[in-house]
Amino acid sequence: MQDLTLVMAQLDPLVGDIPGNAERAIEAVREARIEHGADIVVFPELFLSGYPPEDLLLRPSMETRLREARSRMAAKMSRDVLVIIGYPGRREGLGYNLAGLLYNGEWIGEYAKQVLPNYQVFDERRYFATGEQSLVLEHKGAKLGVLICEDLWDGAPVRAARDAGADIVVTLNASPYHQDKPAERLRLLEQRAAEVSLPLVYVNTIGGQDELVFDGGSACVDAGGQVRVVAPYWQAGLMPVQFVQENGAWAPVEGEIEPLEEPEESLYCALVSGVRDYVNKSGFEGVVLGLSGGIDSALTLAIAVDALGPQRVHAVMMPYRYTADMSQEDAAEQARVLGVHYEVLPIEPMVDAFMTTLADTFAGTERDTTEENLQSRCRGVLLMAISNKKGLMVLTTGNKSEMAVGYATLYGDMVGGFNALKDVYKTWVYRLARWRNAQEPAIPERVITRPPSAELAPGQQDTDSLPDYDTLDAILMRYIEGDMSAEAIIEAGFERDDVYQVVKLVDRNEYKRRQAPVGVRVTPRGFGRDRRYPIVNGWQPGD
Ligand SMILES: Nc1ncnc2c1ncn2[C@@H]1O[C@H](COP(=O)(O)OP(=O)(O)OC[C@H]2O[C@@H]([n+]3cccc(C(=O)O)c3)[C@H](O)[C@@H]2O)[C@@H](O)[C@H]1O
Ligand SMILES: Nc1ncnc2c1ncn2[C@@H]1O[C@H](COP(=O)(O)OP(=O)(O)OP(=O)(O)O)[C@@H](O)[C@H]1O
Ligand SMILES: NC(=O)CC[C@H](N)C(=O)O
Repeated sequence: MQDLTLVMAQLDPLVGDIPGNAERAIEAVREARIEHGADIVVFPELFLSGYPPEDLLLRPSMETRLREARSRMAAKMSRDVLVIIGYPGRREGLGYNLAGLLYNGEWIGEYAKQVLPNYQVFDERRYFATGEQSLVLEHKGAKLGVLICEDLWDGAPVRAARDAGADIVVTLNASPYHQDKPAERLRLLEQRAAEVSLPLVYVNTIGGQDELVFDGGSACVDAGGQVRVVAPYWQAGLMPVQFVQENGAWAPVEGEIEPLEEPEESLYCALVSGVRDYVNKSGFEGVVLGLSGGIDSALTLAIAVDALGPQRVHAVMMPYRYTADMSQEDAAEQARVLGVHYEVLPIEPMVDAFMTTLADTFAGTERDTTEENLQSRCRGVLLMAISNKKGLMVLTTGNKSEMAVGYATLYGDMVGGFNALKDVYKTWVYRLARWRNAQEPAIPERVITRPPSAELAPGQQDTDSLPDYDTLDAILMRYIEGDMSAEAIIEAGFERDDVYQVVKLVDRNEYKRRQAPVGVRVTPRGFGRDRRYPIVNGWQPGD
């Protein structure tokens, strides 16, 4: 009986760091050889450039850098291991998304991705031409059919690899996370493997890259569609898969199978991973945020601490005359429980100074949101000053429900570099806060149970001007993720006035979202590359 050890290198490349990624790959192959006795090591899609490299692909030296990195790999990689790794490349003036095969110091094969995704956040047709051919290569008696990510989702290239004689289908992936995606992916793998009656190896990227976050969960499914190995989610590492040849067919031996996470755990880990990688890969010492005693900043603080450790997180309470005692007590208590650096900076003198300067300009006008926004902007100025002086990045705290309806102040609570909750609906903010507290207390209970308020005016509550969050989120999910019309949402059972108020607010506030910090994308329709609406437009909502 013959056997074969394939190692799935579920690793986190740094986009653009081509020499560094090549070193990571060389080191991983060495480790896979020593620790697991690897015959084959498979890396994710576009590992050498990182995914997505975007317009770096247009830089003139991209090709040279990749060539140098691949030469170095050929010279340095363990010679008796077959390495399959993703990188971009040019052929006759066209760009391709490639998988290269390196063995015994030589590049012995190259496959070009046949199906290029161009929906949601994907924009691969901007850079790549489509490959036209399957690649099946024999190694130690096993014929490996090599595919890249969307090839698998499409299906046709999988069947073509089988028809070309593959015994095992190996796919290199950069498949970003959104809620429910891990389960969706496993179902797809089971279905595809069963369709072609071949075992399938799926190696995914891990870690955060701008708005994207990759969850890992690399896996192997047998020819009957049974899951045999699943690597951990949210953890970089090498995962071996043992294959044995029986009656002429190759079958994976059952190994470690990481169970699917609960929805809250999965989402929370995505946010932690997104914040950690954005801050660390950008080289910041830590983060600072305004801690209001409300639930959004409380959850953001817990995520920041879990991502970076309490020593790298600074929280600032900036009370004004409408800030309740309860808010100050809860903010101080949370900072104490989590062990973060905490300070109190009252904004009353700043707001008063602005109002004094503007007194003549505003003479005879009524109080309105102008005065509320000034409070928010004073806080933003303080946070940015702390950021500049201490090299800490400001985390903003607005959730998806607020970003959708423009319930945030430009150059006020919207100042900052990154937003953990940007794609998390308010109802999920509550679910996550409860889930996090159930693991280990992090957020004072009262922060979760009190009615949400911006505390920008006396006695103010969010529901004064918006439908309750259950209703608001239900309408938003239908409008944003579901692409439903206002009339269709009303037919689904919502109040006409609520629906039109919400839909109009969403449409009207595109200008704000375009100025908002980037944040972790965790739904199939985040407010980033996923949803591109014109700012100036005359569209009337309706059917
Ligand atoms: N189409 C467009 N393109 C470009 N710019 C446009 C624009 N329309 C308005 N603007 C500009 O934007 C300004 C209005 O925006 P902005 O100054 O932000 O102010 P605005 O949206 O009028 O007010 C902020 C809202 O957010 C709420 N808020 C604030 C802070 C925290 C929270 C919370 O609970 O989290 C809620 C607050 O209660 C209020 O409803 C206009 O004065 C104008 O300068
Ligand atoms: N008194 C405050 N001290 C420090 N930061 C504040 C204060 N008030 C508001 N902020 C900052 O501005 C953000 C928006 O706050 P606001 O209270 O207006 O809205 P919110 O969406 O209810 O947020 P939260 O649930 O965190 O209170 C907060 O998350 C916080 O970062
Ligand atoms: N990189 C890709 O081809 C990704 C596309 C694929 N449908 C996914 O999200 O997993």
